[in-house]
Amino acid sequence: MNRDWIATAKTLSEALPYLQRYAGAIVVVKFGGNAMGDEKAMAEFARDIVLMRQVGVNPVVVHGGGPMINDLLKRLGIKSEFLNGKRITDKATVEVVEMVLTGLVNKRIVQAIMDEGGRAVGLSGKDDDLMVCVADDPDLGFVGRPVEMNVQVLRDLFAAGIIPVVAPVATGMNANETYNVNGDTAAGAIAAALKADRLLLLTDVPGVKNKDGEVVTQLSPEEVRAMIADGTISGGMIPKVETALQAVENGVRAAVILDGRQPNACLLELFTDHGAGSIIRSSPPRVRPRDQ
Ligand SMILES: Nc1ncnc2c1ncn2[C@@H]1O[C@H](COP(=O)(O)OP(=O)(O)O)[C@@H](O)[C@H]1O
Ligand SMILES: CC(=O)N[C@@H](CCC(=O)OP(=O)(O)O)C(=O)O
Repeated sequence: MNRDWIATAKTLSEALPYLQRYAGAIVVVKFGGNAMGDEKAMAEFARDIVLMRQVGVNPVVVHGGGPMINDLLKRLGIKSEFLNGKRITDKATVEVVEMVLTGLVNKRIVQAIMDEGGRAVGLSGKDDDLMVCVADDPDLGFVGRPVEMNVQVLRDLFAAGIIPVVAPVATGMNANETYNVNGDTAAGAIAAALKADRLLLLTDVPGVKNKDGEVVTQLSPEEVRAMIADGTISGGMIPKVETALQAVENGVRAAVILDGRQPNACLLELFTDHGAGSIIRSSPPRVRPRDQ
């Protein structure tokens, strides 16, 4: 018999304990704009999500879209700057952010999931008051920090076999306000509110790198804090690791930062001994297999 088929059957067989462990689990996946890549990468990502759902996992996709927002802002002649990985967001910018995230990126992901045979519904933090925010920092303008989460709508979608795809835009305490929420922050808040089993933060690097540029596969909160303090972790990685820390300190079993450009990144992390990227959990690190 063709050796590839034998390898495929072996891989499926080895996945059994992981499939059993994750049946019924909630996995929040943050799909960053830099991880999205081309149509092929998008289709592969969607296929992984549909497979997760097929084997009884309840996935929630929370997406970013920073590069797509940058493109439209540039075409409109609106300058944009970041402070500690978050976009300084004025009134004009927040309109563009909402348009790009809810109108373009969200629907592209929903379509990709449906193309792979899954059922997906797109929503933003505004829908059913999923995520209510206050201003994060006066220097950032309309950037929101989630303070109230209403995740029942996500549970209703799980029960119906539908994959929720969430754009990180939210209302404020005053319903007329719109806030731009960093995608990582939104994913963390949703994962914590759902007490998710896993938060997967997909990005464009293989994981969190140390001073020598090597990926660290397991990190404790203390190690992460030290790496932020000494500048080893910078830019967009700051909100990512802070999100991971907050999530594990608020009831999420573990958060993983991994390379979304790697084929089948989510499946590799969830359903194999190998794992992927950097895993952050509050309890002391264990030896692999990593999913105990
Ligand atoms: N210690 C670190 N390890 C890995 N990446 C880091 C580190 N410090 C800063 N970064 C940067 O963080 C980036 C990921 O954040 P970001 O660009 O916001 O991703 P995304 O768009 O996927 O959310 C990486 O591309 C890398 O340039
Ligand atoms: C406040 C803030 O920074 N919001 C982000 C929202 C999109 C995002 O998070 O996109 P990525 O995941 O692709 O970086 C922004 O405006 O770019």
